[in-house]
Amino acid sequence: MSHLLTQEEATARAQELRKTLNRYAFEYYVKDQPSVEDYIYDKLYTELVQIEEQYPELIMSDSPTQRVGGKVIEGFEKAVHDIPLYSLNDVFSKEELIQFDQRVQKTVGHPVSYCCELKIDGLSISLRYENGLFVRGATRGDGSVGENITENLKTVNSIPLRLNEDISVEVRGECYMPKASFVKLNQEREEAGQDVFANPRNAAAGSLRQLDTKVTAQRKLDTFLYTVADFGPMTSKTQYDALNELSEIGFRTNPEKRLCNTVDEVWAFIQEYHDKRAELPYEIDGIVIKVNDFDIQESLGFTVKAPRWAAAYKFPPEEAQTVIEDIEWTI
Ligand SMILES: NC(=O)c1cc2c(=O)c3cc(F)ccc3oc2nc1N
Repeated sequence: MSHLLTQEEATARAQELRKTLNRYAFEYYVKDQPSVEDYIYDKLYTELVQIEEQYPELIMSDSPTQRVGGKVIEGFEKAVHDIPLYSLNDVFSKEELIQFDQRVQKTVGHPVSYCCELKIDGLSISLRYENGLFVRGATRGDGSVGENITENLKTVNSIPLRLNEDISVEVRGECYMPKASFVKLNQEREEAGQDVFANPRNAAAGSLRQLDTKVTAQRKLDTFLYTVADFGPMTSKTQYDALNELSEIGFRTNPEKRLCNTVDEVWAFIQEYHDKRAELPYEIDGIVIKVNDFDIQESLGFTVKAPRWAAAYKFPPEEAQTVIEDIEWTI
């Protein structure tokens, strides 16, 4: 038990603990490269809980103790998207992909490079930060108005409560449930006689729509961020660089991205990840192809519902992955 601290000592120690614990959590949940053993984290976390119990006024919004949830809210407030969230135009064949590339080249007047990304099968989310602090998280909704699910998103460990820089930005990405968490959750629900979720996407959606944030906190959700809506001081001029910049300021981004200079290279990426799909620890339903250069994206613009500078190549529905426990045959 830490000796009783004076208000001044407690203030300084709490700030130091928040900074250290948030760094450890960033390494563990965002970089997947923990630098300390769990028991070190737990010891410091317990010390912070004790200080916050002694001095509740020291509980800050970026304190890791705020991630455990426990708020039960009546319902979700509306969240207006100043910058709309669009949907993607789907393509289902190499021919349609080539037509997309031809339309782009015809409009732009020359060949363009594409940033290709895995299409994570989760829920679109929009995250707003002011002076580095996470202030609002929302679902896509109809693209203009979503639901404010900030309290639930605070329980998702890979969403930073405070960025590595005190900047104001708005970013978008996918919140998803890893395959392993999905299987475990359904086993628990089956044992409890509850309905099981049909797929990880439904499980993630159900988990984010919980009015009891403690339930969300137990669902082991994760994120990949992929779009900068309000750039603030971010400087990237291409999608590929923006993904790296998102990672630098503290977000989890998907490493399986590729800069492709021709539609044949795009097709190779699509085939590669169609074959790798089953071994990924999360579900994908296709590949997102984006004109890499932001100035060219701007010249292409949007239709009513979707950007002209992107396409989603959709994989055929995955053959039902029957998970057959490898049966030990005792001889
Ligand atoms: N599910 C995804 O993994 C994913 C989804 C989108 C979008 O929905 C999306 C929608 C836009 F209007 C523009 C870019 C986008 O980029 C995206 N990039 C991704 N990687």
